[in-house]
Amino acid sequence: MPNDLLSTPIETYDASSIEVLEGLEPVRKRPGMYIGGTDERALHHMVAEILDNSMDEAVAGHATRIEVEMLADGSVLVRDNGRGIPVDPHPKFPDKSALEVILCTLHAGGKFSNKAYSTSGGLNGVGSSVVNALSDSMIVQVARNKELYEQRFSRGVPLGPIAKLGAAPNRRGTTITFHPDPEIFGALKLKPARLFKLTQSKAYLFSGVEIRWKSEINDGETPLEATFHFPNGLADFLNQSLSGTMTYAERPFAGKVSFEEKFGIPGSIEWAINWTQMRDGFIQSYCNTVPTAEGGTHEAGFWAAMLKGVKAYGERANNKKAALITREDMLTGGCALISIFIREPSFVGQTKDRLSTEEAAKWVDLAVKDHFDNWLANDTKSAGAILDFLVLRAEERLRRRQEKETQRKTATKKLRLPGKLTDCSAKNRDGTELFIVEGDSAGGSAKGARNRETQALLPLKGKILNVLGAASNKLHDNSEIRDICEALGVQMGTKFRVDDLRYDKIIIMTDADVDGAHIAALLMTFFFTQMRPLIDQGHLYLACPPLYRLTQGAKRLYVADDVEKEYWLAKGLGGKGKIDVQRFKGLGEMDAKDLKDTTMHPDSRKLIRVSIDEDEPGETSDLVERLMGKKPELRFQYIQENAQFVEELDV
Ligand SMILES: Nc1ncnc2c1ncn2[C@@H]1O[C@H](COP(=O)(O)OP(=O)(O)OP(=O)(O)O)[C@@H](O)[C@H]1O
Repeated sequence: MPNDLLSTPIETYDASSIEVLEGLEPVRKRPGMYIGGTDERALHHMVAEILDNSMDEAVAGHATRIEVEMLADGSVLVRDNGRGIPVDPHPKFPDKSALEVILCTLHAGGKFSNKAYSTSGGLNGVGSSVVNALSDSMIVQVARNKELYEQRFSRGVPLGPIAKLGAAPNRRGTTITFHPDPEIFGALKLKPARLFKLTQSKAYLFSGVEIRWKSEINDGETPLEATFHFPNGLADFLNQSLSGTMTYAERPFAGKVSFEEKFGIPGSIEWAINWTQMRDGFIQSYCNTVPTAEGGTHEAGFWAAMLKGVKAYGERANNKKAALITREDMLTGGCALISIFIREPSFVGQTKDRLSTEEAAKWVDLAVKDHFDNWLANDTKSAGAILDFLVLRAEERLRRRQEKETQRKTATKKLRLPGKLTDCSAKNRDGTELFIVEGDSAGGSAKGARNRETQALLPLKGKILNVLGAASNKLHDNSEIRDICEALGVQMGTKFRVDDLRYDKIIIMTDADVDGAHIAALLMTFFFTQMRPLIDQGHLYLACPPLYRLTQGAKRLYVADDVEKEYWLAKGLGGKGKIDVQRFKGLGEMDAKDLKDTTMHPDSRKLIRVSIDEDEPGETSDLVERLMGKKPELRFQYIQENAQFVEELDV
């Protein structure tokens, strides 16, 4: 299409070239914009969207029971005993029921104003219509006003009007059964284990609901039936997550504060935290029962309260070293769950991964702080143990930093560094970055583009060894791999220590083409198999170089892919004259300024952090196989889809 457009004479580029996508068509054309991709995560997110609506009914006090069933044909059924989606004719579209409007129109919903829901996970009026658009079959039944109604849809289009099925004097609520469309999701199938976990976590998040789980598919590990109801909410959840782990506090620091009572506004915060030395810390946060995987303001408020509490306690206990504790120390070994309910939350993106409501930080901080102070004062045994543990962490961190500084100052000369490494000058690891660059020519532009103080470069020649299946002596003999290890200051396998790393971020920067994707995949597999903690602790990133530069008169724009290019070609850049399109065949073709502006400078670049989906430990080996399989296209597609293994950062 973009090439067609370029070769089309200007006179045929008229109004007829401008497409307006109607109804739910845009969702089917670009599902990624609405559910973050067409991968496994997106597929399961479909169920979350529907379940969240039932949860919203429960949290609003209208439903007490939800049923989730995985059916043999790969469909999912979600039933609640809430008010039922309204079925009367919609005032704006009198020939359609409200139900049809909700399911077939983007931005139709009852959660924009606060009339029908106080705090809800839903807010955009998009979720159920998107699921409808991406399902080849969706059946919605509503029991309301003692009648049972039904309407069926396929790919977002009603198969007929809403029909009355008969009397339902003792029932109320909504039942949605949908089957994800293979045209969108290919051969991917919903997994009972993942849905089981999702369903269970919802019950932990709202103690006022009972959730029943059923599966007609036996995967050999997931229960076929279960009932979830957790009166102690998050404390139960945390105890379950940490069962068998030695913790510093006998019972977690857990609680719940109603914002209504404390500040006179709707909402609440619930939390549970404990500390352990036996595993890395984690924080899992939720807003209106929707998981916020990238955290946000509620997490910031929580850690602020924790930090102030511990420091104040340390001061009272005359422990001067408590002043050294930072948020980083709180995070190592601190295992926390927090769940906030607020009205009209704002998120970054439809998948709601990061909460951005600013006031949430203050509300959570104020709500948790007093409770934490009291808890520390009342349970002095746990408080003392936690304080000692955190002080130890702080001391360890400072010692490591000091060692690192002296190491960088004195030992860089002694360290054997690869000849082709262009090192940075910073004395200290914090904030430094190593770009592993494809090809020497790219290394040339990158030299001019980098910040000499913080950004180092290691150009790689061609492809590194495929480490899957390679014998370990082969690994040690491979010069590219040796260079990487020496530049990073680390060893492979069991001898790898994150603390030895000479840089904070390791950024893989390859061309935006299939070869580049292959090299990136080889490198990721290498790090995954030989230096796994480097990924787990968030040090590995992918750079995102643009594919095109568009110039129109004085206006210039870099775009990532064909779709974006097409969009801007049709829209224009706002400059004068024809739009000139330059496709970068490789990083080496970009001049230093372009590379700096688009890919390397922290203020204007986009980086993708490589991470492993904790929910899917079983799939990681599949993933490595997939990355390293026979077809490079697959890897390329995988890296492009990246959402399932990696997440976006500093856009
Ligand atoms: N199970 C249900 N019970 C009652 N009403 C429902 C149910 N599911 C959906 N609705 C109604 O349909 C509306 C649209 O739902 P939809 O999932 O499309 O968007 P949303 O939940 O408002 O927002 P978001 O796009 O953020 O999910 C909701 O606002 C609610 O009024």
